[in-house]
Amino acid sequence: MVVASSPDTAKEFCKTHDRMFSGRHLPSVYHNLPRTMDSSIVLSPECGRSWKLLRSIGQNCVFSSKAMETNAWIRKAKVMEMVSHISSKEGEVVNLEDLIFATLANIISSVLTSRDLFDVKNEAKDKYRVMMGLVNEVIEKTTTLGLVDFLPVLRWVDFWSKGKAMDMYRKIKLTWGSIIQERRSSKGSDHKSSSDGQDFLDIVLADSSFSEDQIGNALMELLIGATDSTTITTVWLMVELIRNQEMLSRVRDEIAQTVTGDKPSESLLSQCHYFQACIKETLRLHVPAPLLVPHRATETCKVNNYVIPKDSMILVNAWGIARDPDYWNDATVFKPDRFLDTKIGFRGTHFEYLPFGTGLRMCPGSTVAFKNIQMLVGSLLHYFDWSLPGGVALTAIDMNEKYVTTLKKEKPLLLIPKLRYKN
Ligand code: HEM
Repeated sequence: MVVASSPDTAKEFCKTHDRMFSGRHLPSVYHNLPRTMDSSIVLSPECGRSWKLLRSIGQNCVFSSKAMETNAWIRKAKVMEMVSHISSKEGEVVNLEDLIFATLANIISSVLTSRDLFDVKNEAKDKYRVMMGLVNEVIEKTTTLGLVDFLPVLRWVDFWSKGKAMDMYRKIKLTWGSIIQERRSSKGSDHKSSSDGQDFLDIVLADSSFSEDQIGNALMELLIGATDSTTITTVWLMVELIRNQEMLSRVRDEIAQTVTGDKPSESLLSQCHYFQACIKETLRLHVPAPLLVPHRATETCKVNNYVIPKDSMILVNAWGIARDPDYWNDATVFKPDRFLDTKIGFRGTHFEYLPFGTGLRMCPGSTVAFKNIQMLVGSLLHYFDWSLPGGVALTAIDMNEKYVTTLKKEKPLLLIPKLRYKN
């Protein structure tokens, strides 16, 4: 295993020798999932034909500027559903993390399949928890190594991995199976896609090379990609702002001056530069995937005079790099101003800031994530004041983290909303 812990080494692995290190290192549980190898973007072992095909379908339906423009109304509608639900809970404790997750899940599922996964208005709390549990389980099981990964001879008796893989397979099938079958049987006749064009599901179904299991896997991966890290970042941004009242007022003033009596919208919020700096700073101080997603050397290669054998696992310590005092002043302090006069952004061209990775396997969803976070937090701050249950001071909010491949707030974010505008 090799860990890149400086911007220069990250550049060696992800730019200079990008293709050599563009494989994914996958634990045994993944290999036991039925037919996942050729239906994956995130966990595709190599940048092969099916990875390219799925990434390009994703590009057309989800990630490109054109797709994001087409899907803007979905983001707005789902966020407003969340706002209206929270309005009905004024004065009560709400689990904001659950609601953010459910809203993001509905956004991506509407973009991919023109269907919601949850009924946010009627709050099916248990359903959120079950789905979040599955998301966490898939992330953990497909990225954490077990005994058999160190002792491959055990794979013949590795019933644990096989059992775990089959359990996940059943749950993934349960989530997507009926949606896929329903679309297949309607053959598009009575289905209206979110964009009045073809959605992701239409396109993969039209390509006869994908089986139902493979489509279910691809949908699950995109659901996980689009919900987990974005929920984590949205939660930390809310936490950082509500415990820093000065910064919160500055963001609110900026939004109010831009929105001027109208509802927050993507185009208006994109003019709020301080707010955008707060999002970037959150992604620096709370890198959701601290070691990115493990890469793999596809060939033996020499880096900085060290020989890296084929199939070595490569980790990029994006968390450590983002807190390195050689590159960041007051590296452990939340200081959004540092992003106001800098060109550092999400494209992975500044190796001291890699929350989305860089190179061939870089996250294709960075702009989608940014727009979602902007719309969610912009609306949550514009429409509501927030307090902690039990009259606890906002500055005393719990900041403990929990690491399981991604780094999240340990305890759920429970807050009490108060409407800022009555009508
Ligand atoms: C704050 C939000 C997000 C963060 C921090 C994040 C971060 C990452 C990281 C670190 C990687 C791995 C990069 C590498 O291995 O070098 C990744 C991959 C990926 N992400 Fe994201 N992501 C976010 C949101 C999204 C969204 C919204 C989507 C989809 C709409 C998405 C889809 C993907 C996909 C498909 C990959 C796999 C790329 C590949 O292996 O070719 N992500 N993401």
